[in-house]
Amino acid sequence: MKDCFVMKCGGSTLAALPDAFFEDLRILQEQGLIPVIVHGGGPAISDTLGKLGIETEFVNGLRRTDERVLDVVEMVLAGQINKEIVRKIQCSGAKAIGLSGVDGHLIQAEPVKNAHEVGLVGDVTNVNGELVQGIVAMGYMPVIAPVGIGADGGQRYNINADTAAGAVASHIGVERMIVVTDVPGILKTVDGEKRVLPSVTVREIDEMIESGEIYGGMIPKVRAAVQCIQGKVREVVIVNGSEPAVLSRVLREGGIGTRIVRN
Ligand SMILES: Nc1ncnc2c1ncn2[C@@H]1O[C@H](COP(=O)(O)OP(=O)(O)O)[C@@H](O)[C@H]1O
Ligand SMILES: CC(=O)N[C@@H](CCC(=O)OP(=O)(O)O)C(=O)O
Repeated sequence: MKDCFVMKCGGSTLAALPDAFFEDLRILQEQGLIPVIVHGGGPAISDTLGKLGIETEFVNGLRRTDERVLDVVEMVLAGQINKEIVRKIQCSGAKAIGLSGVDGHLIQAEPVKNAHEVGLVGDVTNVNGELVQGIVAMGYMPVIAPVGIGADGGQRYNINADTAAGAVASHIGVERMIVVTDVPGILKTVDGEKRVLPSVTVREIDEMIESGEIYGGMIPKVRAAVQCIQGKVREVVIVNGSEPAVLSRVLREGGIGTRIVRN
């Protein structure tokens, strides 16, 4: 998957992504740089759960998930959000196919270690790389919703989208993962001013989590990044999706967002 990269698109930024972002995806696809997209949608899930009167709660960044919540997670991620992204990509003139991790056993999962606290939340055990390769070979960019499927084929799992994207990147063997979110990178207070760190190492990340400078939704992003750079993935870059031509700039120029590198 030499000419592919994984892009994770967070729910925090999806609605705000300008048309130019999807235009950029089309240009990259035409140039043979194929994005494999894994998306989130946490805010939309919370919104729909709220409308249905179902209470929701997060334990260390993971949504406590029972069958009723899982129905809503699958409906919102694999239905609403996934198809919205596919439509926007197609409107830009590019070709995309939307799937969830359930389709073709794309994301195989098992219960997380703390399932007694969070319920039907999954960790990725395997990714059907052949399916991703097949879709890319047909000229489409895969758009993947992070719902996983158990080994028995019957149980679904809710998977944090950062975790799912990191696992897809590791398993299909891309060199780069780009995490698109609502901040311009990892911010650190220097001389009383918040600045974007151009790059961070695994050690600096551990220190920033320890000190509380990295918190909340940034934690699963950096954890997923740290995990995938232990393998074939060379770097993970965290960027803001509203910046012009952000993907092309990461891939061609660098010098934007925060790069997470091995050391
Ligand atoms: N050091 C940090 N630098 C930047 N953002 C941070 C940091 N620590 C925590 N955050 C928070 O992480 C958020 C991004 O995570 P999240 O809201 O889960 O986004 P997404 O929906 O894109 O996954 C930022 O909006 C910010 O509030
Ligand atoms: C287990 C778990 O917490 N799953 C997430 C899946 C969506 C997600 O991760 O979306 P963002 O990237 O927008 O946060 C959830 O239910 O919200």
